[in-house]
Amino acid sequence: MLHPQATEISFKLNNGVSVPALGLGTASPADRFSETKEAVKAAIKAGYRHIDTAWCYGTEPYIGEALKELFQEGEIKRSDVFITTKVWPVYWDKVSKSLDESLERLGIDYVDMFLHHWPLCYAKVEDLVNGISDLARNPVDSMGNPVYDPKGDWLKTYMDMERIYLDPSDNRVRAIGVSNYPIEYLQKVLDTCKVKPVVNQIEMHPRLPQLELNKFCHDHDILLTAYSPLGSNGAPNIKLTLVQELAKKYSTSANDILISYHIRKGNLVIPRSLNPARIATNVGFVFLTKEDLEALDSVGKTDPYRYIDEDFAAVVPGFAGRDKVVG
Ligand SMILES: NC(=O)C1=CN([C@@H]2O[C@H](COP(=O)(O)OP(=O)(O)OC[C@H]3O[C@@H](n4cnc5c(N)ncnc54)[C@H](OP(=O)(O)O)[C@@H]3O)[C@@H](O)[C@H]2O)C=CC1
Ligand SMILES: O=C1O[C@H](CO)[C@@H](O)[C@@H]1O
Repeated sequence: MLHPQATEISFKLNNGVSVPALGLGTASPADRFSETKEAVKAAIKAGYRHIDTAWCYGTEPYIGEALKELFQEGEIKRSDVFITTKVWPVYWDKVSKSLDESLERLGIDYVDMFLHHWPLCYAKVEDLVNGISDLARNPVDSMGNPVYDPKGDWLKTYMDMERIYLDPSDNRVRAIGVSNYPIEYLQKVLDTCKVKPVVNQIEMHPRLPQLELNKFCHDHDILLTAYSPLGSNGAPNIKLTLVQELAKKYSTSANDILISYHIRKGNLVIPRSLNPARIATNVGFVFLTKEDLEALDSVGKTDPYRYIDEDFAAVVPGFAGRDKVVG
């Protein structure tokens, strides 16, 4: 049977906006930020039409350079590509400013999806050397503990995003959503706010299948976006025994199994690579069976692991902090 490439599959968000299932992740290592420009160009030339970034990644200007050249070369026009960015918790009460800074760095006048990066509120601590917009990205005290804003209210961030989305004179965002929200926080948004998030972007892969969150989100017409699908730096999930077996069974790559796992479940997925050859070939779609999906889900029961569990996240239910409880 012939199957489409992963780059050819799209889903509808709950507000009717169409989104390509496969996006390019751009949380590049700091010493390789500038390579993001060529990665984005390679991705677009390979058929990707969805780029995931964030105010805090430091890669928005390089994505902006890539887009400018792609538009000038006539490769794509703005409406052909779906761009996601996010508001970081140091700007929990500066949502509009965050969005303007992202748009300026990206060189565009709207984003397709604007996400609340983490439901927590950092303090604003000046950092003129390594900061973003002169603020420490992850403020810590003298003991290395995260410094939160005592007046912070994570729900205010979402409500400010909602105000921008609902304002008919403001065309800066086509859809709003969240990231790293556990079920109880999503429920609070559903109970309190007018606009349902279109997605919840979370870490998800066979070692962290997030089955309850999947059920909750799909029951409420919220899509999930799987981040760190390969297991983040070095792509350790590629070595998982079951993933290797399925790659052999379907005569494909382990990468394609890890990506198709999410798309077959109706979710979005945003693998990162700075390697143009990999980007060009990481687009195969495998029509995994129900049994394959269940087997992949069960890896997380016997061998659970959360790769992105930074200390600052421990205030969010379900996150333990680096090197603490897994799963
Ligand atoms: N909302 C949130 O809080 C978060 C969002 N994200 C988003 O999700 C994206 C993806 O997650 P991320 O943590 O970056 O990690 P991924 O799971 O996408 O893995 C990235 C790593 O895999 C390597 N890689 C990619 N393809 C292959 C391949 N075919 N074979 C071998 N190695 C490969 C890359 O190296 P190379 O470059 O050499 O190919 C890189 O080291 C981020 O870039 C970001 O956009 C990520 C974390 C948190
Ligand atoms: O999106 C994100 O990326 C980093 C890890 O790569 C994490 O802090 C943040 O949630």
